[in-house]
Amino acid sequence: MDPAFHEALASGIEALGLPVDEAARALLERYADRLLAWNRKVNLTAITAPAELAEKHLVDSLVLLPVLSGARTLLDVGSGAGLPGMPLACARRDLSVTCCDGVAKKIAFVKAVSAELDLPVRGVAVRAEGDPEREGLPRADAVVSRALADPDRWVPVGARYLAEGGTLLAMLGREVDRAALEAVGAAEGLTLVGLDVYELPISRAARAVARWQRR
Ligand SMILES: C[S@@+](CC[C@H](N)C(=O)[O-])C[C@H]1O[C@@H](n2cnc3c(N)ncnc32)[C@H](O)[C@@H]1O
Repeated sequence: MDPAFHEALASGIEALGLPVDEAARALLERYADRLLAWNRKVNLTAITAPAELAEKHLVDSLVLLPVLSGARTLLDVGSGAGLPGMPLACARRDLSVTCCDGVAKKIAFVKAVSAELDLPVRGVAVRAEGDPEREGLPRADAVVSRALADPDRWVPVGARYLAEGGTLLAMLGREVDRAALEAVGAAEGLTLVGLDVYELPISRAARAVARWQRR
């Protein structure tokens, strides 16, 4: 992999103080390598420059590590190429991750690379509409979407997959209004327990992570 990939990954991890060991970094590099290789045949990502991929896909996914410290199961809805679920599984091999997406070829990538890297990730090719039993999706300690839908559409769907005491997360690429996030949560019996607004360390791209829990 390009040295710029390693520099961007290392500086992003360091700048954000993320708990990512050497074994995880090796897995992240292999995941990125497979993502770029598959992307030549299957459209998985528009980001193909190694350093940008390290920051905008890997570091941006790993940002969730601190808030997932107590979780044992994660459901990633609309995961595409496994983002954020697969980078998180590289760093947390004790986390049981389910990635779901409505596009079968994206889940084919998730399944193949999880098997190749021996990651604790299951891929399910289904559209999540909020009926866990019909869709064969688990309820999870943490349910996340990244770049899937506006919170007013995501929260009612994602809330149905929460295990008792679980946390619903939305990874958003733009500024968000706290009052609106509180209101969409309240309509589903959820309380907004966190809104982390930050910049990615190299590009300075704005990001936000909203977290809700059941009242
Ligand atoms: C913009 S992409 C984001 C992919 C990935 N989360 C990321 O951050 O790169 C949105 C993905 O959500 C999937 N998707 C949209 N609606 C969905 C639904 N209801 N259930 C499952 N997947 C869905 C699409 O197929 C697409 O792969």
